[in-house]
Amino acid sequence: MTRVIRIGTRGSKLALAQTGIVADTIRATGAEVEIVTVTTPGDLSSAPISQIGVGVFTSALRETLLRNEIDVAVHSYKDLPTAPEEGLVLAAVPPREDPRDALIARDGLTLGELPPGAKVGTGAARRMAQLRALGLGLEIVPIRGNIDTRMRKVADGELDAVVLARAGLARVGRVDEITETLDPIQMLPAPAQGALALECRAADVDIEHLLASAVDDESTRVAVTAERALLAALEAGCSAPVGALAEIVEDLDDEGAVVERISLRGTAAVEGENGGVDMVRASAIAGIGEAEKLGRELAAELLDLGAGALLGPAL
Ligand SMILES: NCc1[nH]cc(CCC(=O)O)c1CC(=O)O
Repeated sequence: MTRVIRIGTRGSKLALAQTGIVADTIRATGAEVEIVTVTTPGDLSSAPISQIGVGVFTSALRETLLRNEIDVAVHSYKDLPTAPEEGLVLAAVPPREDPRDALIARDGLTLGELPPGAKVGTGAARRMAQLRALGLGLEIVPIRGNIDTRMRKVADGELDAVVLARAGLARVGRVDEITETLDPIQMLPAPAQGALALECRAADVDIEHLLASAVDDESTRVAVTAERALLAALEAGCSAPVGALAEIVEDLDDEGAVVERISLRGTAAVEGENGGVDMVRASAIAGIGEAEKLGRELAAELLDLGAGALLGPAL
């Protein structure tokens, strides 16, 4: 292919870091690559994400792709709305970073070492509810902003800690500042956290094939397919207080041979009245080829447990 492949990205340090990795992988096939920065409404507004609307970080990139100004859009997968965009395809999912959430606390503290009343900053309803559910008496402070802005609030003493995706910190080279990586038992990550989604125009089969063969990672795709199917079946958006984590595990079949299966955990959690948390949780396991079905079935189980009523008012 002799054309220069235009890769569109947001301009944040995190977005540029993740796009750089994708660009290097595409360059390694011999293709020529150009990086195009696109400003999104999510970058310009400092209002809470829940008030700006669905797809605040991803819609502008999608539109730029549809206008033929870029050939590939690099998204943080967890920020992508569950509804597919007409005329675009999800061409590849690169290898995932560690999907877990991480605590960055003053004085090297872990969650359990923070004193009651300690101020912990996060903007995500999912993290707020799960933090609250731990019953540690923490004061949860809603915050926004890029990774550096959030981390600075701890360095400046404004907050005792913040919770961020470990993947983002890894990509901007700041994992050393993590004081505890949160166990998914305490804090289930957002569906597809740590993964990227590469979109191209549906009609652009050359790019679609290049991305699928050069960048796509099968295990990541299986895992995020299950997590996102769960989110979609809950009819919840990418900012809903839903956690999901799929892991590929080894199991034994009827004959005792080792087979790979998908283990999926899911939760919906919202802060209720008088400081309590309403939370439902479930887990299930299925064959490696059944990611989509597993996600849908676990969502049905969560709905049976009352997830619909939990998520309803939050949407
Ligand atoms: N919503 C913002 C966002 N989108 C992707 C990441 C981190 C990287 C990832 O999860 O892939 C972050 C920041 C965060 O949650 O800490």
